[in-house]
Amino acid sequence: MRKPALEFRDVSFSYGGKKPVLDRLNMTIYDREFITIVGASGSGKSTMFRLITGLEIQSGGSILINGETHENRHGKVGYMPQQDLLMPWRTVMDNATLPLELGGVSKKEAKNRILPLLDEFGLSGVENKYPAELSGGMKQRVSFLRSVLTGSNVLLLDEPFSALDAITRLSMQEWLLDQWEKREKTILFITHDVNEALFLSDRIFVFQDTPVHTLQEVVVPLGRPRSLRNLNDPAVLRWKDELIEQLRSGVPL
Ligand SMILES: Nc1ncnc2c1ncn2[C@@H]1O[C@H](COP(=O)(O)OP(=O)(O)OP(=O)(O)O)[C@@H](O)[C@H]1O
Repeated sequence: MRKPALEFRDVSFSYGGKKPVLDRLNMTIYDREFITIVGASGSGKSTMFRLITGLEIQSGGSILINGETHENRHGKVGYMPQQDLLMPWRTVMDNATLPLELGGVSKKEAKNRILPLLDEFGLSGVENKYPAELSGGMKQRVSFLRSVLTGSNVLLLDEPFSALDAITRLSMQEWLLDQWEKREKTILFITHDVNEALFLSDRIFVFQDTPVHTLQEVVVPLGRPRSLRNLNDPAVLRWKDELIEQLRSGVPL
């Protein structure tokens, strides 16, 4: 039986006394799934991530990570926010060691754990550079490395590739799928790009109503491994048009 990695049970949330963002939302994401979340700006996607990471606390219901609720969810999942949070005054290596050091690992031990990963993350030879000296794709790979180093099986990626040029973005998507498979992670990925959602994910969750009470769910009709060429299959193209239309009109799928 598939094991749930993340569950929302009747979760409600509003910022201060404002209009609710989530209203008794239920959701289950299974171990090693790749889920993308799409929806209009302001519909509550990043808020969902802030709730999962414990940056915000739900006003009702419960959030389970690997089957357990936690008094304090900080550090229980890996989180890559929209803006890379690399510290400009720290080198790539010193940025990468940060989550381990915060978890009580010595700097020397942290470096020893990171060194063998640099090659796979396309960062060999740049470990002593500062973030300002890196390309956009490299910065995102350092951020991703940091979220992987939290050690959690659940990773939340909030529009990680939106600032990249089209070619870099495509190669980062392929690279991410490789990493997801190799590292056996469960990924939640926010995007505004329907092609990206179709290429990457097993299921797409569409945020439509505000407050979000139910998620419209789309099972992506593509097997794995997949290639970008699969997105040009006539059946997928028809399907994509329909998805875009639904997103525009806000009509339930
Ligand atoms: N810190 C905050 N304080 C008060 N309201 C907030 C805060 N952050 C977000 N909101 C409000 O909560 C709602 C959901 O915002 P959220 O950032 O989750 O949307 P989103 O779907 O991630 O949008 P985008 O696609 O533009 O990133 C919006 O109405 C927003 O104005």
